[in-house]
Amino acid sequence: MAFAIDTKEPVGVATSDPLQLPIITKFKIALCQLIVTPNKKENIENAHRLIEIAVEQGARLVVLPEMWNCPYSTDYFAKHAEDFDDEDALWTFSMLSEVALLHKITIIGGSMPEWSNGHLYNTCCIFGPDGRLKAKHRKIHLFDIDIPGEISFKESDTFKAGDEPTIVDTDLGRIGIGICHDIRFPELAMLYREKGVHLICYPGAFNMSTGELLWELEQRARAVDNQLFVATCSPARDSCGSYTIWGHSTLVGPSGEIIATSGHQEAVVVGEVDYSKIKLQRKSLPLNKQMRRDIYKFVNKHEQNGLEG
Ligand SMILES: NC(=O)CCC(=O)C(=O)O
Repeated sequence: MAFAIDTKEPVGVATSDPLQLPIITKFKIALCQLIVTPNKKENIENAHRLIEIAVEQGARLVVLPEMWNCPYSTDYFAKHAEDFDDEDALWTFSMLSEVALLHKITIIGGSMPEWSNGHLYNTCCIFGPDGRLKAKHRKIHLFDIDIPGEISFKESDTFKAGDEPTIVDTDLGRIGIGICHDIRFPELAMLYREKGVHLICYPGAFNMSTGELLWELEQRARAVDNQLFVATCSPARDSCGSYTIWGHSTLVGPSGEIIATSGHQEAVVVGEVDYSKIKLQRKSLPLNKQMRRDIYKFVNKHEQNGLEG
């Protein structure tokens, strides 16, 4: 099967007032909180199984975790990576494409290690209901942390950072993508809101040191500040690796409310996205109009380059 990227630029880009809604404004989203093992084939089969469960539960949009075809560990990233130009080695990629087409669903494919031109990226692939790759997001903010006696992890030893925000127009709305640590940078979410995004999906793999205090806080903050939906999807907690995953995949609505969430075990979390809630929230509390752009101006690379619509 040949794969093609839908190169269509995110349209228009309107500021989000007045909010433009897609034709489908209400649908079920599933967050597949997968158990991950060192066995890539097993991980792919397991992800396939949970996507099927999500479909049975009526989900039209399915989100997978950060790094689900291999453990979140620098020992595995290169071994489990796929080069999207090498059609014979696209196990992960092909399964996502085929299952999206089979069930006519949109899949935010979590993330996987991607080889490209001698570099390794932490990459999220987004597939449309026609099975085609609509976009890919390479993690922009790599996760380097050193808390002595608690956690030390350096993604930048292995990965190269991506340089682009990713906005995908789908029949289920305009979706912005971030991967895990990307959630800590409110500027990315603000940029997405400015570009009319309805839902930000963050596949993630927070850890035990930062997860309890910050994982939910970051999600709710991005949602409430920008008055849009935020969906996160984590792997299930493992107990054997050196990096222990926090879990708790969650769907948050535009007033910061938690719509659906999970604990730390394997689960398919299903929740309803209803974009009329964004309209309502922005009407009751018009932050975009109240914003004092005369006092502070949000400048981003796209504006600087004159690309702003
Ligand atoms: N995989 C990651 O990016 C983890 C981010 C994280 O745990 C944080 O505290 O930030």
